[in-house]
Amino acid sequence: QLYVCLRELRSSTTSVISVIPNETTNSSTSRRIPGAIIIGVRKGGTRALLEMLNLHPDVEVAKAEVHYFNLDENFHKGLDWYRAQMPLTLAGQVTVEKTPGYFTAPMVPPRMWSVNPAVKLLLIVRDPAERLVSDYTQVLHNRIQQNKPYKPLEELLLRRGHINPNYKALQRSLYHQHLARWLALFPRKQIHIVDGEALIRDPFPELQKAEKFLELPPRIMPDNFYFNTTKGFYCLLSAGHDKCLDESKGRPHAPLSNEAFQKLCRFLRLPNQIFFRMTGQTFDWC
Ligand SMILES: Nc1ncnc2c1ncn2[C@@H]1O[C@H](COP(=O)(O)OS(=O)(=O)O)[C@@H](OP(=O)(O)O)[C@H]1O
Repeated sequence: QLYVCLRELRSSTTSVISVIPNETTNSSTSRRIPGAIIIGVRKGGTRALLEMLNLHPDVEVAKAEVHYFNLDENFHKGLDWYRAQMPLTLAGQVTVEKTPGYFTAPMVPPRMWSVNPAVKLLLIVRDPAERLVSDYTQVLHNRIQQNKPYKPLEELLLRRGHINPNYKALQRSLYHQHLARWLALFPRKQIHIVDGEALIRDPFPELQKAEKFLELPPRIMPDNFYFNTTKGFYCLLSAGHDKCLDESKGRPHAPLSNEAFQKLCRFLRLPNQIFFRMTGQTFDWC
């Protein structure tokens, strides 16, 4: 019952609570730095994973992306600012935040380590070729909305018929390069890798694995999920409320010729193999 009250209180009084200077509002609830962070990958399914973890009664999440460790202007506001972005929790609950930009930003692992070397890291990955197209589609959507000019994907991805290794969205798909920086500081067992495609196909088994990694009792159930045929994705059901992710998730992807996509797949073959070796996991990618 206390959990329910806390959730209701949180949604109705966020703005009031956030101006209270002391992070502790009463003897049992506080804002705490995260025990677990979803560090990426961008367009990997980070929002779905966060919302699904939030089904667990012992998990409270920061709804907005916090960007503490990857943006200097936030990092320099200090740890009290970071803590103030977190939800109220009871002792024993785990605070989780997600910022997909953390995974690829070189300054993040050492900063995170210095704040909490025991933090549990969740990395949700997806076929890096599909991820790149999704990444482009998101940028394209933003540029169109802001009336900014844009280039077709093929023009950014290919230079004189070859894959352009400098294309930012491609660099974000070279998972092994980014993971190497995390593994230089954090032990492998402190990073749980979620299969983004498996989460789309059937979320429950992925959530069971995540619960185990977070050392939480199993509370997320198969009937917390139902497949929404209109949306084409699983949506969430909890205490009679149902929730689907917004329309920015699952947009139709921008077009890319089959030839260019196959070039991309060939380019990514070796980076993917290195990633599989580093993680000890394999994925069914192109
Ligand atoms: N249940 C459910 N509902 C809707 N969407 C789902 C779900 N599970 C995973 N996904 C996939 O999440 C992709 C977006 O990933 P992120 O949330 O990490 O994007 S972002 O980086 O925060 O912008 C998004 O990618 P795109 O399909 O390319 O838009 C979805 O495929």
